[in-house]
Amino acid sequence: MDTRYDRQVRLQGFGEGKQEQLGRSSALVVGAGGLGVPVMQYLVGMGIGKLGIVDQDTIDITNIHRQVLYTPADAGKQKARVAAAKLSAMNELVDITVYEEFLQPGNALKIMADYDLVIDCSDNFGTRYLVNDACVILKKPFIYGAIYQFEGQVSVFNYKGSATYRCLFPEAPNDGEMLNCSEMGVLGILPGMIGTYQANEAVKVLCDIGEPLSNKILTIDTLTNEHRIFKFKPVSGHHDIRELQKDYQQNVCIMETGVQEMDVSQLAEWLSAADPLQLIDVREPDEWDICHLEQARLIPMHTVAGQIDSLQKDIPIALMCHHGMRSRAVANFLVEAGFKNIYNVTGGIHAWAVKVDPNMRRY
Ligand SMILES: Nc1ncnc2c1ncn2[C@@H]1O[C@H](COP(=O)(O)OP(=O)(O)OP(=O)(O)O)[C@@H](O)[C@H]1O
Repeated sequence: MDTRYDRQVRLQGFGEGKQEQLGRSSALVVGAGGLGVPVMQYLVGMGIGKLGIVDQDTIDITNIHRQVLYTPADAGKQKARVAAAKLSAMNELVDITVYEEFLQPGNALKIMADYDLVIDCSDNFGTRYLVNDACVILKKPFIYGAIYQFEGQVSVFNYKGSATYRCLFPEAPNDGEMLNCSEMGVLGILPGMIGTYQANEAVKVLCDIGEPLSNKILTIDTLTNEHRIFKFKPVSGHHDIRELQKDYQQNVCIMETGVQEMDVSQLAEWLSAADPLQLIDVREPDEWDICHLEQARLIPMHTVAGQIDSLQKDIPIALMCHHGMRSRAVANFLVEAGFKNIYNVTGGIHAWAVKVDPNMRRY
């Protein structure tokens, strides 16, 4: 056996047998961001046999404080591809497959079918419900992790018939409750901790050691260092899923829905050419007061539905917010409402201040 695993193999309760078991196993990581980075690094370092990475996002300079696999030189590049290259350099024995797409109902079952378990490292509820339902259909364990402000949660769902994500959280919250790192902020260390716990649960399940967090959820408060475990039970009916929903309201840009990405230099060209464009800023008025583009019109995200009739269907619409997440959700909403030619301004007004107008105030 390769000596790189020596310190693991000499561990009583793990040994060569478990190392070989890990080498025969596989995991799919959904999201190569804050949680995904430590998950991928540890699984590859430890010698998992096969790793799949699903993500269509690109690296933003604001990701790097917590997504510590990436450097400023990687900004703008595809996360999954950059991650795979760096991870292969770390351990060339691992078979790594990259899916440069977002997991969505149309591709989930096909992609997930090839792996022993799925680790959700995404940042939105829709994707978690999709991963849950697909894991139930395919009878695969789902390693869950989530962060909120200074707190994180970890659990293992659907493992040997254990409770599913829907047994704990039957309903997705409303869109307005879906806040992510770009809106809430996050200290770099928290996803590192929670992702490391997820990797630990994955190894326990794959190697059949210890007690995975099934029918239990671990919560960690990083300010007080309190670790709590809550127990819960499977709820009847939640293992009976036979097919995926058509739409999981994923708070990501799904290209097939017709939302197109526009980066800030494309937006600058469009504006200087004075081609017709409705540029809508979906931030809040206090954010608008800090900085905005003269050509933009303010329609805060929660008021878009009420003002939809004021948008013209025959003129392209570009949506922007602070970093590009809220505007993606609005873009998806407008496409659902029948609008064509919808663009999301990638990286939002922050990217504009960094790349186009360095004199613009940032926050
Ligand atoms: N359905 C999905 N399929 C694959 N990857 C997903 C999906 N939904 C979200 N992701 C990815 O999960 C990752 C989550 O990372 P993280 O929570 O650190 O936030 P981020 O999107 O990188 O940054 P920020 O929220 O600051 O803009 C992102 O890379 C995102 O693209």
